[in-house]
Amino acid sequence: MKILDVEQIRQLDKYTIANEPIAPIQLMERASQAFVDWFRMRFDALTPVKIFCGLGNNGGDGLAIARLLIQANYIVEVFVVRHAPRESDDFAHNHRRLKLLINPHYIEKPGDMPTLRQKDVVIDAILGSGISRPVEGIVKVVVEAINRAPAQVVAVDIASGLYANQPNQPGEVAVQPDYTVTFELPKLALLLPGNARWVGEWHMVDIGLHQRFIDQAPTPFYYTTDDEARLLLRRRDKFSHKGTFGHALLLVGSYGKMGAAVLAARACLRSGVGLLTVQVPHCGYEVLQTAVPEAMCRPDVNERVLTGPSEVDGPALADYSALGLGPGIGKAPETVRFLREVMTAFNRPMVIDADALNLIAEHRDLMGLLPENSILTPHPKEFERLTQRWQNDYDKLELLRDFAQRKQVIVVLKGAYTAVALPNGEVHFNSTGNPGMSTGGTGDVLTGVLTALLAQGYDPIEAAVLGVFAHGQAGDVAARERGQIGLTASDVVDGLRWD
Ligand SMILES: NC(=O)C1=CN([C@@H]2O[C@H](COP(=O)(O)OP(=O)(O)OC[C@H]3O[C@@H](n4cnc5c(N)ncnc54)[C@H](O)[C@@H]3O)[C@@H](O)[C@H]2O)[C@H](O)CC1
Ligand SMILES: [K+]
Repeated sequence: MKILDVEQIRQLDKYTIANEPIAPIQLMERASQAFVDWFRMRFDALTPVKIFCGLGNNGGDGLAIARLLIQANYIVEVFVVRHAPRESDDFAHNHRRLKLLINPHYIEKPGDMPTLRQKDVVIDAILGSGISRPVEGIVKVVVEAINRAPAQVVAVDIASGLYANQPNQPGEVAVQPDYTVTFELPKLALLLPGNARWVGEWHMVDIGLHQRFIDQAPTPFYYTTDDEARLLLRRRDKFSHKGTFGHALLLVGSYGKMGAAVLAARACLRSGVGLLTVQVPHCGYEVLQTAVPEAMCRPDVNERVLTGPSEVDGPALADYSALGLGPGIGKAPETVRFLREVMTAFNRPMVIDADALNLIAEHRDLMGLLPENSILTPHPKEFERLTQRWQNDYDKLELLRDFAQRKQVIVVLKGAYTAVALPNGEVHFNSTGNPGMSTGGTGDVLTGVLTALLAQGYDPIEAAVLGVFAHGQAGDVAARERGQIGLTASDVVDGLRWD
């Protein structure tokens, strides 16, 4: 699903009005009805509702929502924040209609702000995607009062004061909602970690904007939906055999970090690889053979770290279908040498994680050996080591896009809404996963998943988008069974489902 910027959303609005065709006021009605449908599922008619409206179209939505909720027997009070001399046409229209039902209150000075109680639910329709400057004056007073209040808050489209696709400056104020109900498409701001308190839990509601415009609109930003991920998944042929699904090699683990090897290996097997060989330092041999009997093991001649040679024969490096390296390998000089050998010998896309990323950051010559379309899976700190410190989330996104394009690799920047940056400049934000996954070992699981998909012959871009989605979904399955707090990386492995 595409993520469009504010200007594109404005154009999309116009296009829908001209080509559906539909009157602007009807489009506002449809958006408001969609909001109300969501609201009624969440809050019953006994909930005292206080709606704060600005004078633009977001405020117009608020007025229409008020009317629709009153018609559904909710007890609604409306507060119009008079922040500008002019009101939009559709605001004015809905204002007239609402006044036939109730008398709105008007807020012009701080003393006009009502007291909000815990049982109230505030609907924030002061400013939407149309903001063009920081919140000040009476709007700021109202926003700050809403944020101080014990009431629950639901933002219409986007929290008032939050920019949809550009950074807010430090010190700027915006509503801190419990929920954001956004229209039609996700906005970039909703997906960025620094905005969490201005977003809350967000939901998307369909308001029937014109698909033809969306299909044609250029954007580098996408949000991976369930349906899109499902389309990437390949079905298994009845006559397939283990050779069909590739032979993966994982280079993982070191003394004290053999768990990373086990987790990556188990995840790889649970993600459909045909055959798996795991090369671990010698001390990991029994661990691996015991914990993961399905995998073949190549113990390194070195007791504690990976160095390359093994007493156990296996295919030449270049003959494996896919390689995954990094989890738990440490940063020993012998391992750096081995990494250099591996990256020289194997010139197809590989999965690179954890210490392998740190080693690349420390030994810049390794960067030049990255095979095109390799998948790098840094968390933010690892990404910073590969690049530089950033000012804000938007700055970070540009660094991410630039890195993926310059190095012609796929970068999976892990976090909430993991961002998958592609060599063509696109960024695909993931929609699955939960905070329970912020625990040791879940990254190792992802390496196993991605390596398995590459081994099965998935295109690296599809492997990255699908693998990240499936990994998050596995975390969601695990969280449903165990809750988020007690969730472990092993639970994520067990949560993997591919149907
Ligand atoms: N396509 C859709 O998703 C639809 C969205 N709708 C709703 O319309 C708003 C956007 O409305 P718009 O009139 O463009 O802007 P706002 O209501 O957000 O802002 C109004 C107005 O306020 C002025 N302004 C800008 N910044 C500030 C500020 N910091 N303080 C005070 N005033 C400010 C400026 O003149 C703005 O134009 C969208 O979010 C949806 O809620 C439609 O209802 C249906 C289709
Ligand atoms: K709003």
